[in-house]
Amino acid sequence: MAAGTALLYDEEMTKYKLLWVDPACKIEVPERLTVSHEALVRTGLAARCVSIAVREATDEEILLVHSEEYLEAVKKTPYMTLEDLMAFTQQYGDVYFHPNIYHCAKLAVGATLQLVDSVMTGRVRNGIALVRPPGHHSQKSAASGFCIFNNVAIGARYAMQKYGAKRVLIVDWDVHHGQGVQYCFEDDPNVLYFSWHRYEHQNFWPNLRESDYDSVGKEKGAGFNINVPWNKVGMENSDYLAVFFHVLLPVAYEFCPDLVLVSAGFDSAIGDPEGKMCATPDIFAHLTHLLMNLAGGKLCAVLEGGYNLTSLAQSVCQTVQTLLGDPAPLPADLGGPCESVLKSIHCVRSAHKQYWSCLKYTADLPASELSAKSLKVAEQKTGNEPEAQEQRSPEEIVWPEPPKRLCPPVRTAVALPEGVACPDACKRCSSAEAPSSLVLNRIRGDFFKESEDKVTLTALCDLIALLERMAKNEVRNGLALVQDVSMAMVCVMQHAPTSLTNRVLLVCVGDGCVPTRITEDGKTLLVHISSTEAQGQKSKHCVPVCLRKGCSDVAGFMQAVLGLLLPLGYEYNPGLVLLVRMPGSGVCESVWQQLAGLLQGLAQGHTLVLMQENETASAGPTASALLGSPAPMLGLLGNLLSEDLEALETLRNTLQADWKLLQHQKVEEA
Ligand SMILES: COCC(O)(O)CCCCCNCCCN
Ligand SMILES: [Zn+2]
Repeated sequence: MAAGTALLYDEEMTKYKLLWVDPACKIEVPERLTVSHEALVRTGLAARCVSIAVREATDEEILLVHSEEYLEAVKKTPYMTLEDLMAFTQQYGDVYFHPNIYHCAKLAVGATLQLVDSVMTGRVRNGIALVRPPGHHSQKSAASGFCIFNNVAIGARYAMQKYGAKRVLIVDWDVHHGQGVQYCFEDDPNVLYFSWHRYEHQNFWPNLRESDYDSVGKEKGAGFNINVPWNKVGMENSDYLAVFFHVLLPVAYEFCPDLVLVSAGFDSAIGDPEGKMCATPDIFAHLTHLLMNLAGGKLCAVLEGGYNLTSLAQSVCQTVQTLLGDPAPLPADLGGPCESVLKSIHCVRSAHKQYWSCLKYTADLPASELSAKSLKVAEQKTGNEPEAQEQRSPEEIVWPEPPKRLCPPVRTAVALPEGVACPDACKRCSSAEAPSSLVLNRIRGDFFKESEDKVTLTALCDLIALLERMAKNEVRNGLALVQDVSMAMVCVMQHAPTSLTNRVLLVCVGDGCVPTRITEDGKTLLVHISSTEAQGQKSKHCVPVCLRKGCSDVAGFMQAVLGLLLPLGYEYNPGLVLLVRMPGSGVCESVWQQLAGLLQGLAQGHTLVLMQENETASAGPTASALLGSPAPMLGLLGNLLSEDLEALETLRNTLQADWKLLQHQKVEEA
C-alpha cells in the first residue's frame, strides 16, 4: 500500500512576472508560490512530505494537449523584446508573457507529470505540485487567464497514455471555470471534469455561455462534464459541502476513477479578490479528505489560482496536512446551501439525471427555473445587495486562523478478546489501565446484577479505558471486538467521557434493534442502515435507512452514505463517531472500509468501531481503514434499486426541514 505525500516546488517558477501595466494580470505575482512554500516549511509540513524534483516537460508531452503551431510560437517568446512580448500577448486574454515564462511553463507541466509518476508508480500515495504559471484556462492553441500550458489536462492524458489509467476524475475547485480543460475532454467519457466557478449568469470572467450547468459534455462525453455555477458571491463552507454531497461525490463514486487530479485553485477561499467568497481555508481539509478514498487514494493536487497571499498559504497548508493524514478540523456550525446554490445544484442534477443513476430521482425543475430568462431577470431584479464584504477591499476582510490540528500519538487503539491478534500498527488497550473503580462499579451495577461475567466486564472496561485515552487525545480512533454490540453501545453512552459523548453520531450498519434509551437521550444522532423498514419512530435524531437488498447493496449503501449520512454528520458535528457493525450485517468489506474512511472527517477523527467478536476476519481491513489506508476502489457500482433511491429521496425531503445540509432541490410547493 503506497504511503507518503509528494511535494513539488522549485523557486525557478517564481522567476517571471508582469513587466508592464495590466490591471487584469497584476494579481498573478511570484509571491503566490513563495508564501505557499514558506508556510509549508514554517509549519513543518514540508519536512513531512517526500520532496520530488521538478523537470521540464518535453515537446511531446506538451503536444498531448497543445498544437504544434502554438508550441512553436511560445518557443519564440524567450527571445522577444518587450514590445514583441506585449504584441504577442495581445492576441490572448487576461494573460501575460515574459522571457522566462516558457521555461517556467515547461517546469509547471513537468512538475505535474513528476507528481503523476510518483503517484501512479506507488512511490507516494498522493501529493501536491506548487506551480506557476497555472493551467486550466489554456487551450490547444491559446494562452488564457495567466495560463500557458494546461498542466492538469496534460497530466490526465499522460496518466492514460503512460499508465493505462482508464478513468480520470478532474476536480476543479478554483473559483474560475477551467474552460481549457472542458474543451479538451468534452467528448471524452474517460475523463470526468467537475468544476464550480463564479458565474453570475455569465457576468463573470471568462463570461462563457458554455460555463453554465447545461454544458454536460458532447457525443460520447455527454454526462462527463459537470459545471456548477455560483450565481452569487459570498459562498460559504456549507455551499461547498452541499455540492460535494449532492453532486460531485455520488457521481464520482459511480464513475469510479483510477486517478483523481485536483485543479487546486484557492481563489475560492475567503479574502480572495477574484472569488469574493466566504469559505474558510479549513474547508479544503474536508474537500481533500472527501476525495481521498477514491482511486485507492491516488490523488494529485496541482496549484491553479489563489491571490490573497494569506488565505492562499493557509488553504495550501490545510490541503497538505490532510494529504498527510492528519485529523480534519471540526466542521464548525454548518448550515444549508443558500437559495442560489440550491437552484444551481438542482439545475446541475437535473441536467445530469439522464447520465448518472444516482441522480435519476432528481425532481424536475420547478417551472420558474425552466425559463432561465425569468431566473436571470428575477435574480438581477432582486439584485440582492452584493455581499457586505464587497464594500470592503479584500485586504480588510478578516477570518479566524484555522484551528490547530493536533495529531494524537497513537492513531488506532484496539480492545480485543484474549487470543485475538492485534492488527499491525495498532495499540492494544488492555484493562491494565482499567477505568476508575467508580466506573467499574457503575458498569457492574448496570450490567451485572448477580452473575458477574468476568470476561465481559473486562472487555467493557477495556472499551471505556480506550475511550478515556481518546478523550485525552492520546488516541485518535479505536476498534473493539465485543461479545454483544448492543450492550457495548449502551456502555459507551453511559460511561465514556462526556467530552466525547455529549454529541455522538451513532451509525449502525445491519439489521437489529438499537436500544431505545440511546436514541432518547438527546445526545445522539442515530443513522441506522438496514434491510428492514423502520419500526421505531422516525425523528430528527433517529434516521432509519432501508435498503431492500440489505447492506450488501454496494450502490445503494454508498448513496445513503454520500447523500444522507455525511451531510447529516457534518451538520451535526459530533464529538465522537460510534460506528457499529451489527451481527450478520452482510455489508461488504470494501464498502465498510469506505465508510470507516469517510467518517474520519468528523469529530477530529475520533471514531470508535464496535463489532461482534466473531468478526475477526474484518478486524484487519477495519484497522487499516482506521489507520488511514485508503479504502479499496468499489468498481463500477451496480444499478441502484429504484425503490431504494426513491425512498432515500423521500427521506431527505422529509428531513431537510431539520437538517439544512440535506437540501439539494426545490421541491415544488404542493
Ligand atoms: C488557472 O488560472 C488560475 C485562475 O483561474 O485563477 C486564473 C484566473 C484568471 C482571471 C482573469 N481575469 C482577471 C481579472 C482581474 N480582476
Ligand atoms: Zn482561478
